[in-house]
Amino acid sequence: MLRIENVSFGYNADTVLENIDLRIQRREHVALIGESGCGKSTLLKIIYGLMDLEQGQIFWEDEPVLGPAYNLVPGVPFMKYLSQDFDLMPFTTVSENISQYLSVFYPKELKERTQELLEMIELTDFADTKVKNLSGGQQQRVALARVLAQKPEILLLDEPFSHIDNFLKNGLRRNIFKYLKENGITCIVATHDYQDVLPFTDRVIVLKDKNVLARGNPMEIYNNPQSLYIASLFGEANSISIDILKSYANTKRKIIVYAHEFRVSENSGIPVNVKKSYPMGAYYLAMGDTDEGETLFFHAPKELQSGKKIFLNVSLETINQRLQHTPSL
Ligand SMILES: Nc1ncnc2c1ncn2[C@@H]1O[C@H](COP(=O)(O)OP(=O)(O)OP(=O)(O)O)[C@@H](O)[C@H]1O
Repeated sequence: MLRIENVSFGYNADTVLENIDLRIQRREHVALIGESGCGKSTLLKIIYGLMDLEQGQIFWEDEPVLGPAYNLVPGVPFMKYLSQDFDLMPFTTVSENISQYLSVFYPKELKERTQELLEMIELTDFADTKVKNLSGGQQQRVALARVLAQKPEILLLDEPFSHIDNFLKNGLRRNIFKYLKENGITCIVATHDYQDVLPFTDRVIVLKDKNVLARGNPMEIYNNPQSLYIASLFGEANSISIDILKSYANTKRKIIVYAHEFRVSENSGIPVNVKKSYPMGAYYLAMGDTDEGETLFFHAPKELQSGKKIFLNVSLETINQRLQHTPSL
């Protein structure tokens, strides 16, 4: 188990993280999410032992993870950290970068493992290319293979797919997270992309204002967001008063409604004056104002002209679920 106990940290005088307590089980995959600048990368660096803590301790099983004041070479051998700058050797080949830490005393194994990882990142054809001649996304894939080659017990990933196009991203994500599970590697991934979170992680930790705002099963957090901040990390969302949703409801209590949970109707529901709609491929993301002046974001199956009057509906099932499982906003 990884134990993060009462950790506080700041750069200079500014506290970035305060009294953070986390337990992460061996083999667990955890996503760290939160707005830009909330401290996700800092927390990963702390866990890896790159920072000296003002307060608190980190343990992997019973072994303390100590900062640079205690370690000549920062970092600990059983963990690997893939930062946003990839830390590659630019003047050597893709294969050499991947196999750098593999034992040359087992050449057959070295070759097989390098080949397996090249296939996983779909760069077999680039095995002998120098890394400096690769694109940003290709370099990120090499960096991923390089940390995996070292078979860490814990892997810390900071935005690991940020430079990779959608064409490759989905397959790569499936390959990597499957590999991590099969090899029993504990993983903490800091990400802005909820598609890294929902299909692949066992637990999500939401950071805000120096603290852990929420933690739990990703789909439960998604289905029952405790605030607009949390919902917005998963997509376009609205905080809306129930008496606007259902005119017979005698309550000003607000609930979260994701944009995709609205149904557009031509004749009944909440009247909305369309302001704009953006093509998103399978749907249009539209925004419009209610008679009360609230701006709502919603999905529409077709383009809606600005100024058009439409009506929005939310199922009773969604309303009841939010009423039961989320706090009054
Ligand atoms: N080396 C540094 N020196 C001073 N302040 C820093 C340093 N690195 C980060 N910070 C500050 O610490 C805060 C947290 O930064 P961090 O990079 O951990 O956030 P993040 O959640 O990973 O952001 P993003 O999602 O944009 O990558 C930010 O306010 C940032 O400006």
